[in-house]
Amino acid sequence: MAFKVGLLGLGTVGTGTAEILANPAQRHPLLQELEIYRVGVRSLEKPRTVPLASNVLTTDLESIVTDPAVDIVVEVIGGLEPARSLILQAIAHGKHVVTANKAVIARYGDEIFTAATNAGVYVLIEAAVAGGIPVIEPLKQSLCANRLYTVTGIVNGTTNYILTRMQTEGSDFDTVLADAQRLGYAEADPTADVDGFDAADKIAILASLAFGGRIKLPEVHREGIRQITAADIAYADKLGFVIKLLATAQRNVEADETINQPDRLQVRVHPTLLPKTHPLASINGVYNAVLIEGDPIGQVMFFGPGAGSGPTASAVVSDILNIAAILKVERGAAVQPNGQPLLDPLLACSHQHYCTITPIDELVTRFYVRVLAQDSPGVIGKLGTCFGNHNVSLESIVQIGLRDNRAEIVVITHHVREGNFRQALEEISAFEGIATVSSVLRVL
Ligand SMILES: NC(=O)C1=CN([C@@H]2O[C@H](COP(=O)(O)OP(=O)(O)OC[C@H]3O[C@@H](n4cnc5c(N)ncnc54)[C@H](OP(=O)(O)O)[C@@H]3O)[C@@H](O)[C@H]2O)C=CC1
Ligand SMILES: N[C@@H](CC=O)C(=O)O
Ligand code: NA
Repeated sequence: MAFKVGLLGLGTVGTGTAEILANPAQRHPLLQELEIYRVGVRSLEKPRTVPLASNVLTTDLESIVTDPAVDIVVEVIGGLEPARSLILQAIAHGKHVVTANKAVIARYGDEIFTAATNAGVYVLIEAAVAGGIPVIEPLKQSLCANRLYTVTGIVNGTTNYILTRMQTEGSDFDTVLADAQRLGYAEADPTADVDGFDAADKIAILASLAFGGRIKLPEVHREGIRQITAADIAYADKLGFVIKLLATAQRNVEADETINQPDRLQVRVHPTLLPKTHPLASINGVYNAVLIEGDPIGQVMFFGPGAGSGPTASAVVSDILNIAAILKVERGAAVQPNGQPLLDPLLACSHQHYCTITPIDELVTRFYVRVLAQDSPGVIGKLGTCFGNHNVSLESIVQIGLRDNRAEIVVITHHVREGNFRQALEEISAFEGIATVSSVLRVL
């Protein structure tokens, strides 16, 4: 039983998505039941890096969202229109939808989710916030037992890249922005990123999920990073802070005191001085992270790539699989061959085979070894030779001092096979001049 995917867009994210769908080996087995049925693009002439049958590509995107054969529509064309209309049309035709489009969801989420609820279809949006980092699903599922207080994120990679370079190089905003544009990290028109619009869209979506209500985007306070100078960053650094563009959604504390009152929230995006010890302070470059605080979980942080073809496609495809899993249960008349109910393949743990685990001897790693030896000429040479005989290459070998009248020697190996290392160590332990092998630790 194949589930037919209608992909709208074959750019950065669409191509990453098609690549995963076309290469299901060693991923979740349910992927083998997905078929790229149609792909909608603007130009049929553009060269494509994913091999697709000639009848799959079309410029008629409406024909995809209205095609009765399509089960799941994936919208990765971006922009507001025609993306919004195509999503609504897909819903009206009973399709489930996956989208990476935070701009559309932050502005038209109310209209889209109301239509989806009425039509009994899902609209999943994991890729729309923090790209490949799972944050939407944890908010909806894994953390749903918690009363959440705060969601704080570095959710825009472009501005984090610019601020990180300003911090490490002492350069000013304009210089780093121009360089980021030259390197392709920032768009030619950087407004959405540097003025905080993209982060505002994302925090509006996160706030809505964390606090269970819709958010009016114009009510999100928004400041960007254009006004940040090298001097601000240097002063902040001296005082023990880094400057980050933070997106924050916070439950108002007074409202918490009377738990039955409707929540009052603060939802805002602005540059913020963060103590260097704060968990978000070390998130640098294009990376994103989202810190969620709640009761009883305390703090939990999600970190990773917030954009890029593969990472964003990872989120898109996981949403597609979530929908396919539900469809599989529904369509399988909900019974297994043994007559028992068919379970959601992503929630159930139905593997039947045992995996082959390799013995620790086959591990390839670095080692740290500390030995106590007679302080006599040639000991270090003997150690080195023995390791060499077993194909254990050394990164360093030093005598660090004397302990109990013995020479204390520390060895760090290169990456070596554990079995070889252990054989060498066994021989070394038996050497006449070796008193003790005091410690052996693996080095990452
Ligand atoms: N890039 C990233 O890292 C991330 C992107 N996103 C979101 O994912 C979405 C897609 O982004 P991205 O892949 O970068 O965008 P791209 O510009 O790389 O790709 C857009 C694709 O959509 C097609 N397209 C655009 N407009 C139309 C139209 N009117 N009719 C038909 N086809 C159209 C283009 O066709 P053609 O190829 O013929 O030009 C292209 O294949 C956006 O909403 C973005 O915000 C989210 C997280 C990260
Ligand atoms: N422009 C965004 C990428 C997509 O969400 C960013 O810089 O983080
Ligand atoms: Na995500």
